[in-house]
Amino acid sequence: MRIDIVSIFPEYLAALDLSLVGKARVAGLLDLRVHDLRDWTTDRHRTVDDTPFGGGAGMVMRPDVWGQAIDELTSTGPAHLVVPTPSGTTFTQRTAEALATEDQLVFACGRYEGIDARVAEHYRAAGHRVSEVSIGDYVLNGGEVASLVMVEAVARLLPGVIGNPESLVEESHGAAGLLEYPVYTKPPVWSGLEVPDVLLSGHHAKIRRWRRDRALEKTAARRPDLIEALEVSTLDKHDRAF
Ligand SMILES: Nc1ccc2ncsc2c1
Repeated sequence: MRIDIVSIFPEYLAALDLSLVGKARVAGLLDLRVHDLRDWTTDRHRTVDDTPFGGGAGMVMRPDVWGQAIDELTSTGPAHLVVPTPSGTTFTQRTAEALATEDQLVFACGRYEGIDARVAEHYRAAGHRVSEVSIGDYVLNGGEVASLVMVEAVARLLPGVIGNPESLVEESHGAAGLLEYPVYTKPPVWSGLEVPDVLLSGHHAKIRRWRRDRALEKTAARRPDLIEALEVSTLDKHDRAF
């Protein structure tokens, strides 16, 4: 997969040189390129914004500069344009799973009051998939942090990036559709608190059952909406009695 991220603060994306995503890039599992939007400006001040039509506070990012950038970056084949925005649809694990199937993603990081609406409109009309996506209901200064979140969520789903793909199933919001069970490691007693006996029993069936019960319990308590969304077919008779 190729991922392009365009921003006026490309250094904000330096975290993608590190850890899991950084290793995937070095291993050739992910072709990730970060770009400075100002590289597509033509004036001496490298201007990327202007005042909003209709008035109002702040500045809007110009469609012509974005158009030059996105045209160049999508010139080699079908690309999915992802526009992080607080007014977008909510990003979930399902979104990450869908994006992870694409050949190329182009993240357009907006700043100021956002990107001229004609950019998304133009690329939809040109036949590109365009997703305007929010990572949540709070205030950020731009799309860079959201792009970091989404790129990490997508990259870890790519083949070979996570050492043990089985772990993707039991993570919160993973394939099991539940929040993850509590985890423990050495020492067996810490701060007067003991590890649940079942985890020391070596009885793998009981351990699996205990973990499933704790995941159901935590999900029911914190995210009843996820319980509602569970496919009944994925529940066994013990779950139903739970
Ligand atoms: N303020 C804000 C909130 C959510 C969000 N998601 C993607 S960009 C963005 C910006």
